[in-house]
Amino acid sequence: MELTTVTEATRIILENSLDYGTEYVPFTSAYQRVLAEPLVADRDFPPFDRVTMDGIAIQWQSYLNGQRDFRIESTQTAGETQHTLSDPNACIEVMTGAALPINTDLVIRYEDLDIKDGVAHLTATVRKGQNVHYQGEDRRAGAPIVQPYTLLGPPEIAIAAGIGASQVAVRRLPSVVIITSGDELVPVEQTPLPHQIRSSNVHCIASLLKEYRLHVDFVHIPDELSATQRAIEQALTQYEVLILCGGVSQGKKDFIPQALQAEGVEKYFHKVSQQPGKPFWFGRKGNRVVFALPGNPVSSFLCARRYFIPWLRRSLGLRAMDNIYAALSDDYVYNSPLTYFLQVQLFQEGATLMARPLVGHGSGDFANLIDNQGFLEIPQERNEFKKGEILPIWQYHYKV
Ligand SMILES: Nc1nc2c(c(=O)[nH]1)N[C@H]1C(S)=C(S)[C@@H](COP(=O)(O)OP(=O)(O)OC[C@H]3O[C@@H](n4cnc5c(N)ncnc54)[C@H](O)[C@@H]3O)O[C@H]1N2
Ligand code: MOO
Ligand SMILES: [Mg+2]
Repeated sequence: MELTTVTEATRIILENSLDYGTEYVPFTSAYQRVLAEPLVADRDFPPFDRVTMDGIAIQWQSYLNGQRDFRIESTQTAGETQHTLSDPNACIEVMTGAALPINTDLVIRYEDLDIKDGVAHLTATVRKGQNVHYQGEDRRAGAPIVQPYTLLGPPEIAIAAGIGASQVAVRRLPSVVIITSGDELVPVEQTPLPHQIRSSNVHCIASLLKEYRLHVDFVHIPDELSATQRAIEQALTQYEVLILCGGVSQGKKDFIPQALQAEGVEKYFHKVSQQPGKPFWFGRKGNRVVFALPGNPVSSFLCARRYFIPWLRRSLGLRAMDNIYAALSDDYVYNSPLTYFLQVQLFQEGATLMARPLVGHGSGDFANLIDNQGFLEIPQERNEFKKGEILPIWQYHYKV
């Protein structure tokens, strides 16, 4: 059977991204969601001329006139209504965060003053307008500060808070179910018999999706065709996206492709010229999108990272490709006409991100993922790669 290339599979999947609309959420729940409407400054940023140092506020003109001793008229702290300087040669004590008093235009730090008997004596030179954060100099009222299709991180959440956007318009996330299949699988809470294993893949994938705040439901089906069909039929009515895991290869009980097609899901491709993840199946029924991932843990994780995340990002209006690039730390040979997703350790050499191959025991070895931070995409067109060659990385926990 003709294999679909990684490039072609990527194109087909991204073409089938879907718009799930907009919803409002409290800004405290908006972290890592994608903004749908701009966050607009409700007032100037900052909203008043803000004192930036503890000290005194004076008039620049009095300094130009040679005034060096300033009688203290009053003290203005942050949160107080604005004071007014009545004697142009005097001063008002001011605290960081206070509004600059009327009739003053600069602030002198306590460190540059000697204060005695209610008079502040200047001990340093000053600059016009110093130590004031002027109203509107960051952003003007009405300015869109955060644009739509931004992934909301800590600074964006601060802006939402700063403008009083208690509810934020974000891109709605699709409803997703992860369906596992396999008679050898038992739930995490259960002690497996010698021939059984705990279902782990799906929790790996579910955790990956949490980065986008995507919540998933879990369903497990036995390796039986009619039960598989019934589960798929029901999932198609209940969920917008189906992620299946396992049962897509050549085994006697690999019923997933057959069951999907029997339930009217159109196959867009089955089998990609890549390793791991070769038996990956992708299709669609109306507005339901189906990712049927190979069951081996490394394969399902790689396919989720390499195909599902870009699809999700594109559906949410983000740039689909979020991969980074790294340079091979050693020569590498891969003698197969497939694209290889090589597990690599990432490290920094000077300013360059380096990828060191670390080969485990194949796509069933999910313990090996612990020592790696990503998959280096080795293109299928060539077999020999030189040290220093720069290639795409599908990173999963590159943290320093
Ligand atoms: N004759 C051939 N056999 C296989 C081929 C092939 O081309 N010809 N492809 C191999 C490749 S590559 C992969 S990958 C696997 C894919 O298999 P399936 O998608 O059919 O998955 P299963 O058979 O159901 O399971 C494979 C393996 O993964 C384990 N698994 C499944 N689900 C989970 C889970 N939720 N948590 C943990 N582990 C899971 C399962 O126990 C199996 O060990 O097929 C090769 N065979
Ligand atoms: O290619 Mo399968 O996806 O590893 O073992
Ligand atoms: Mg199988």
